[in-house]
Amino acid sequence: MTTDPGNDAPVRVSFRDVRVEFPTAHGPMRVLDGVSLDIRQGEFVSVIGPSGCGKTTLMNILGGFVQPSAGQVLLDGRPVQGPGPDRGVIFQEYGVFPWLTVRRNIAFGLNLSGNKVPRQEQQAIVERYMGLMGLKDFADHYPKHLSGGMRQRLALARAYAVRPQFLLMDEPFGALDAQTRSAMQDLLLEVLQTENKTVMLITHSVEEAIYLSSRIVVVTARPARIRTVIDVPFGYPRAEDVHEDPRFAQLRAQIRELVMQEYAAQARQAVRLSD
Ligand SMILES: Nc1ncnc2c1ncn2[C@@H]1O[C@H](COP(=O)(O)OP(=O)(O)OP(=O)(O)O)[C@@H](O)[C@H]1O
Repeated sequence: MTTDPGNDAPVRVSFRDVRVEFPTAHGPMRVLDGVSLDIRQGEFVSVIGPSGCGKTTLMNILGGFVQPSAGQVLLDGRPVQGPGPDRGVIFQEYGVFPWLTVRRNIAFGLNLSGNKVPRQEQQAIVERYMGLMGLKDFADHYPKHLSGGMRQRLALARAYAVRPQFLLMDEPFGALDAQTRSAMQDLLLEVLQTENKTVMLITHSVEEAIYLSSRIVVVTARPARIRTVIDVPFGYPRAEDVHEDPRFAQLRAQIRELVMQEYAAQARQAVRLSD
C-alpha cells in the first residue's frame, strides 16, 4: 500500500546533480540543471512547473530514454542503463499500438520475455483492467475506433496490467474530461492501495498533484532546477473529502503562486531572448 513511507523506507530512485543539455542549431540547450532528489519506496512524487521547462526530460531519464549530460540517476543504487519492465511509463500521447486490439494491447506487456505471465492469468488480468477502464464492450476493437479518452484509458490499462514496481506518468489524465479524470485519479489511488508502487507523476494540475501525492516537487523555468519540495500532509487511503480540508486550499494557493512565479520567469527569459 502506498502510504507516507516515512524516512525508513529504502531509497529506490536517486537523481544526483543531474544536468541535461540537448544540441540545437544555436548550441547546447540546458534543460535540467543540478537536479538532486531521492524517491523512497512507496512514495508518490508529483513534478509541477511551467510548460517546456524540462519535466518530461526528468521522467525520461528515469525511464532510461534519455542519458544525463552530467550527474547520475540511480535505481536501487545502480545507474539507469535503459528502459525496463520494472518501470511502467505512461506518456502524454497515447501509448497504444494501433495494430493491436484493446485486448491484445493490454496483454502485450504480459507476453514479454522476462515478464511472461501464464495464459490463464493473462486473461484474468486483461478482463479485470478492461472492466475497470470501461473498455469491455470494445475488447476486439482497434484503437482507431476508440475516442481519445478511451485510448488514454487503454494506455493506463496497459501500464497497470504489468504491475511495474515504478509508475512514471506524464500528464496521464490531461486529455480526459473532468469526470473521467477524477474517476481515473481514484482508480489510480485504488491500484496503489493494493500494489506497493513508487510513482512519479508529471502534471499541470495543482489539485491533482495535491490529491494524489505524498510529495510535490516544484521545478523552475528552463533549465529545470528544484525550486522546492513540499510534503503533502494527507495520508492514504485518501478520499475525495481532502479537497474540503482547509490545508488543501492553503497548499493549492502556495503551489499556484510558486508556479506562477516560474511562468513569469519563463516569460522574462523569452523577452530577453527576443531582444
Ligand atoms: N530529445 C530532445 N532533443 C532536443 N530537444 C528536446 C528533446 N526533448 C526535449 N527537448 C526540448 O527540451 C525542452 C524541455 O522539454 P520537456 O518535454 O522536458 O518539457 P516539459 O516541462 O515536460 O514540457 P510540457 O509541460 O509542455 O510537457 C523543450 O524545449 C523541448 O523542445
